[in-house]
Amino acid sequence: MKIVSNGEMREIESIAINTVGLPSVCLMENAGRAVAEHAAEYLFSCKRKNIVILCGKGNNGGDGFVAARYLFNKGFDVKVFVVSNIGLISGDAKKNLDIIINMGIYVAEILQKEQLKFFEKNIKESDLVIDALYGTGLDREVSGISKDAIDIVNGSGKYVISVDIPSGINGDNGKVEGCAVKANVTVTMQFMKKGIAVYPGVDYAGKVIVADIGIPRNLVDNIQCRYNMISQDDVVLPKRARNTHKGDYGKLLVVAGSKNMTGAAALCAMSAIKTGCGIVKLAVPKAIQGIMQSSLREIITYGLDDKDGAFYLGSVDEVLKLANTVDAVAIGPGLTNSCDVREFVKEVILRLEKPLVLDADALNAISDSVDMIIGKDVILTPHIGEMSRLSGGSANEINDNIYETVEKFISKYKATLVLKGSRTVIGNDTEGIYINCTGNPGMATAGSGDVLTGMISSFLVQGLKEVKAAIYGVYYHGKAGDMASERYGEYGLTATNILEYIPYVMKM
Ligand SMILES: NC(=O)C1=CN([C@@H]2O[C@H](COP(=O)(O)OP(=O)(O)OC[C@H]3O[C@@H](n4cnc5c(N)ncnc54)[C@H](O)[C@@H]3O)[C@@H](O)[C@H]2O)[C@H](O)CC1
Ligand SMILES: [K+]
Repeated sequence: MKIVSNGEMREIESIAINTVGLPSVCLMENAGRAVAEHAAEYLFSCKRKNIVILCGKGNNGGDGFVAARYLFNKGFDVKVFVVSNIGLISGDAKKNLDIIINMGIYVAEILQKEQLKFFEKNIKESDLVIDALYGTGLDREVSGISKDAIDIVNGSGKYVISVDIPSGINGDNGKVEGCAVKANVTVTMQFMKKGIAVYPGVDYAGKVIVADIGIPRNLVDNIQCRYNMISQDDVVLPKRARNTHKGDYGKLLVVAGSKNMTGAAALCAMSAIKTGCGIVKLAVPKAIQGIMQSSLREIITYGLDDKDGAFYLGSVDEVLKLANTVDAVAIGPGLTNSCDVREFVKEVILRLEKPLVLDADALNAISDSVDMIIGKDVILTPHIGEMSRLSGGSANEINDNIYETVEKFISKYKATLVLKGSRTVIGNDTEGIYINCTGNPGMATAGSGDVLTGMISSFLVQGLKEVKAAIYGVYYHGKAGDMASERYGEYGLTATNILEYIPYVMKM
């Protein structure tokens, strides 16, 4: 699903109006009607009828005026409040404002603090609030009367439908500009917006409905977007030919584990095999090979020369030899972060010529010399903490600037980045940005990342290119977590449960 910025949306709208010849007022009509339909559906379901519509002076407010007309015609009790001198409203919004005034629909301005009391009284008596204050035109922090009005809406506990974008959320990056409406539902126009695809925008938007407002289909289909939301259509698994053998589905080498972290290695290797690759070889420190071999029936294990139960420079040659027998190498889960391990990881990366998936301690190992991945075929799968070490920014800075962080990293290092979070973002400089929506808070548990690394690596050796392997891995990992959470709940969910559900979600 395509995701657009404010600027891209304006550009598309302008082509539809100026090149195709669609009157802009028709787009506003469709937008307002879509909002009204969802509002009516909600109100019919709870048999209620009082609606307050909060409008701004731009076209977002115009969509609100159109919605007011449709809802009034359906028999609802509609009150419109405009945070502007209505004499300042122009264009399509003015046309629609004039119509609702002529129809006798209640319209009031909120220009002074004293008028907020009356607004608050009406909000209290309402059954639904429609937020049409600001959309893609938000261009500064929300303050003054607008902020007070938003605070009243948020404090009311009423059901809120936002038009296009919750007012106050920056449509380009999801940040709260001063304050923002907390919606139950956001009806967004024609395309998903960047600002409601990542946090905190996601939280403010609630459930997002993408409404068709009549932008011509060829325009919608042909528009090239750098940002996309991953959907089921993007992760279709090919049907396997009957006459095949394990050699057709790729060979993976997992380099993982240390004396106190055998589970990470096991989870990673097992998730790779359960995701469908033909052969998984697991290289672990010699000290733990016995236990790995006895518990992993489908995996070929190799015990490499170790130091205190972890890898060190002396393990490198054996890794490189094993790497010659596979299609790609996943390295990182459970290695520990000792000086020896860091030296080991760097040496492997320097000398290895195969596609690489770097996770966990392998990411920590290169955090002081990330440049070494330039020119290599690498997928990195950091969580926010690991990303902070890789990029030098604090976790808060990264969370507040997800898109910027990803764009900066991929442009500098030309690698495929999988920035894990409740909205995992996959980025590659030439192929764009993909945002995942599957998954749940129960997956924030130890070992979950090791499973993801196994899955991405498995898709990679089965022949998918880096970005695709990451998209498939992240999507199905989230799906497996969702299915596991239905069975076990979010509190008790473990990485082993995610692993257990991989075959089922891939079968579906
Ligand atoms: N894109 C489409 O195809 C369609 C979009 N529609 C709707 O129109 C809005 C965008 O409308 P626009 O007039 O460009 O902007 P806004 O209504 O969001 O607001 C602009 C208005 O508000 C002022 N302003 C901005 N930020 C602030 C602030 N923090 N405080 C005070 N005032 C602010 C700004 O100066 C302008 O005057 C889009 O979201 C859709 O809902 C069409 O209706 C259908 C086609
Ligand atoms: K809005």
